[in-house]
Amino acid sequence: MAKSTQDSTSLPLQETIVHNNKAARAIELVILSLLVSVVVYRVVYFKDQDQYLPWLLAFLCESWFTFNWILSVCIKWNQCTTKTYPDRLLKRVSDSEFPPVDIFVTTADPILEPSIITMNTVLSLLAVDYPANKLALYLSDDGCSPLTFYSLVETSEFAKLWVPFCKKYNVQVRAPFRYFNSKSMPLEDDSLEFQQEWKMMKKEYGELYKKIDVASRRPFTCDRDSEDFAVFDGVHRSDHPTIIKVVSENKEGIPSNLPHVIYISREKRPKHQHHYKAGAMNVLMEIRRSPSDFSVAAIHVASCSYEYGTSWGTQVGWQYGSTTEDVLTGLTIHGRGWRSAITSTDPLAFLGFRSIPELCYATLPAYCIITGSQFLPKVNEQGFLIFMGTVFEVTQKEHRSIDGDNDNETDGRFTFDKSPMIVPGVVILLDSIVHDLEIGSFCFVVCAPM
Ligand SMILES: O=c1ccn([C@@H]2O[C@H](COP(=O)(O)OP(=O)(O)O[C@H]3O[C@H](CO)[C@@H](O)[C@H](O)[C@H]3O)[C@@H](O)[C@H]2O)c(=O)[nH]1
Repeated sequence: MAKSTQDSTSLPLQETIVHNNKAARAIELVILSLLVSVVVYRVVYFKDQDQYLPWLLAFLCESWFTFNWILSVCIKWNQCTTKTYPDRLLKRVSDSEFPPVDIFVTTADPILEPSIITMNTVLSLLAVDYPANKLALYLSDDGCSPLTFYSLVETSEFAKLWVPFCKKYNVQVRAPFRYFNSKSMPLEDDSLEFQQEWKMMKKEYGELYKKIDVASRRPFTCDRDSEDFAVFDGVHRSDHPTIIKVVSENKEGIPSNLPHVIYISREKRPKHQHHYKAGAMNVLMEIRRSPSDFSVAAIHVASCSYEYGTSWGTQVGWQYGSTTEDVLTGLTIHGRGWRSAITSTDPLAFLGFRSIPELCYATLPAYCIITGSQFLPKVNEQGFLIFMGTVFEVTQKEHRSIDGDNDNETDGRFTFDKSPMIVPGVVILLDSIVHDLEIGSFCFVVCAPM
């Protein structure tokens, strides 16, 4: 007994597994040296050109590709995954020692981000394996939509059944739309009790789905008799006061009940910057630190003028001034010395924007045909070998479908999709091949829409 106690306290809670990626590193360095050679070639032969424009454009595009490749190599250089052991943690600490955790969910438009998907996110988070009295879920609605609020109210009713069900049967896939797909039918040897509860839960989820679906199909009419919905009457999504509603409260602090569920739509006025998701996240971060008189303090924090003259968005919280605020915030955090623990994500993370230089590069052969100029070396010229080994790709990444039926092996790969946007790219490609065959040089330029 004593041995097992000692074991459970001395074993690590996490392990970092470093991957041996020497072969991949070697390939990446070879590609990098080819790209550098291309850029050097451009500089060396610049003065020999009759027309400078295509050469200059090619130089700029290729410099950009090289820079991108350097970033990509840096990101992938040290690859590791972190394996965690939550079961060991549970042997060391009691429920009462778990820290409070606040969960933020953002949404800005119930049409572009369908409410049922947002609500599945909410449900999966409410059912996480964590003491419910230590959890609070905040839904930030930048669309100030009564439909989102209505969906949240209905969802927290359904959650009263869904969360205990997940905990009782240790359900790992906690978003109902994924759980109730055809693959997860109860097995014959599952207990009768489980089979009955499963069917009941599926029926209840079907009803929730129908309610949200019906409400999304018509303009939402605010019920003037209901105090909860009356506040949405006449609001405009970019001009409205703060709306905060406590949808569900675990007043007794019972670990098996539902966590707190809070709806927030921060004040928006046309003359005030709201900083999109970064602004929403900063309001959420401030609100959760509000003193006990929640609603009054929270309404003050969520007002337009609250952060004027403060360090929010510059020194503190999510960084303002970028359309990819999470990237900027992540870089700022890294700049202060923090390091990410998990480097390989599943599916693979999106690594950056590069479409404009690639499309420009793909258009260069056509431009050269029209103007009778040249930007690639001929077969008998020295630079030809460099271009033979360089492959450019401009394609969309495969991603998993909503029901998870995709073959995992294709995740993250670059493939052609069904979009008609592929047509200009393919025309440019064919044009390039014909042109290059004619003049005796050849370069693989594979292009498709981002
Ligand atoms: O005023 C806003 C605008 C957006 N959002 C939310 O922010 C998220 C991202 O939306 P958007 O800014 O439209 O960017 P997307 O192109 O949809 O998302 C990609 O780009 C974002 C910015 O880098 C990342 O946060 C996302 O993870 C990434 O998928 C969504 O949850 C929105 O609901 C808000 O809360 N308020």
